[in-house]
Amino acid sequence: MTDGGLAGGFTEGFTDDFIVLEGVEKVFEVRKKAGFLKRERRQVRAVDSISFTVARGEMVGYIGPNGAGKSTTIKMLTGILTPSAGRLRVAGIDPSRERRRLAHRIGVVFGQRTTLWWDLPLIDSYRLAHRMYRIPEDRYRENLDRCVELLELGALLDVPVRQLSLGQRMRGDIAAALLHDPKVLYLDEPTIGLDVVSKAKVRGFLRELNAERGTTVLLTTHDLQDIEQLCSRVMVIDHGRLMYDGALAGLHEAGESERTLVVDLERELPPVEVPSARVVRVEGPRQWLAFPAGQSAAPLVAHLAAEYPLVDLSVREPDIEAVIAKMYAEKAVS
Ligand SMILES: Nc1ncnc2c1ncn2[C@@H]1O[C@H](COP(=O)(O)OP(=O)(O)OP(=O)(O)O)[C@@H](O)[C@H]1O
Repeated sequence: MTDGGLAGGFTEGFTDDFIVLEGVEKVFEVRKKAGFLKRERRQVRAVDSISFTVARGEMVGYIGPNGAGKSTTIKMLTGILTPSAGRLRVAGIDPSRERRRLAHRIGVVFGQRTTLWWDLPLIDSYRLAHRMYRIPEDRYRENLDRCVELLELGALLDVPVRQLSLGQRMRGDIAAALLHDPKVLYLDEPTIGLDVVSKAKVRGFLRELNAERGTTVLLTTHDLQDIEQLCSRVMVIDHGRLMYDGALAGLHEAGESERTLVVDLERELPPVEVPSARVVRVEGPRQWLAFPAGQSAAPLVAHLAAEYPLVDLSVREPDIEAVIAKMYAEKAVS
């Protein structure tokens, strides 16, 4: 893929570290009522000294509980908010200083809000984007045709946005964010409220976009299946701090998660006794044993086979949702 197309001078200041944050902070001053007339000033440290880099073409999940600082980070990356401290660059550009120039390189989709014109047919929002971003005619046509095909928008182009279902509207929003060929796409909850089929369509499209065009994607979501299906790397933020940055698989270790061995016995028995595993559930002849995710199941199986009338068994991987919930909980008490 080339960097050609719309953005002239794109290579200026460009490195393979496409998104760079160094010690970035965002502190909000809030005033709180403290009596009849008195107001107290308070500082909220929404983002607290965060550093990371994202290489061109990476697809990274950015997750955390409510109020963790995800949206604030995204707003700084788009230039809507200026960091209180630290250094931030996207495609070599300082977002808050050169917001307009950056706008040609980035696409943003907020699942909870639409950028489409509510009362106008979908196609009109695209025509406006065409003019606003001064997209060359052939690029616009090509990008629109591609989005219409892959996101199945053909029958919806003449429908006013307010009449679209949530899933249709979301696909419409994603197309709108991509018509100007952005090099980076920020997605904030792109599958929120969508049914299973719509989710699959959106995820399939994003996978293809990333693979074919090398678009760098930063994805914020509460749906961990989005992460599991799209991102090989995940960053976890809590209380404005980066708690984890690495492979999705590594989260299991970071969260000290457990795997489950499900055993079927010949008959109903009291909970089995096996070293370094504990029975967490019993249902008739079936028992569930939890053991550390980093440990091999082989010795447990050998012990069970030797000591108990074993019929069948299977190992279940930890549920990522549970792992992350545990991470948050541990952080909260520490
Ligand atoms: N404009 C603002 N003024 C004051 N405080 C703010 C402002 N914007 C965000 N905050 C505070 O900063 C913290 C981080 O908020 P942020 O919206 O970034 O979290 P989030 O991770 O996106 O949460 P959610 O998952 O709920 O969207 C919260 O405590 C929030 O109340």
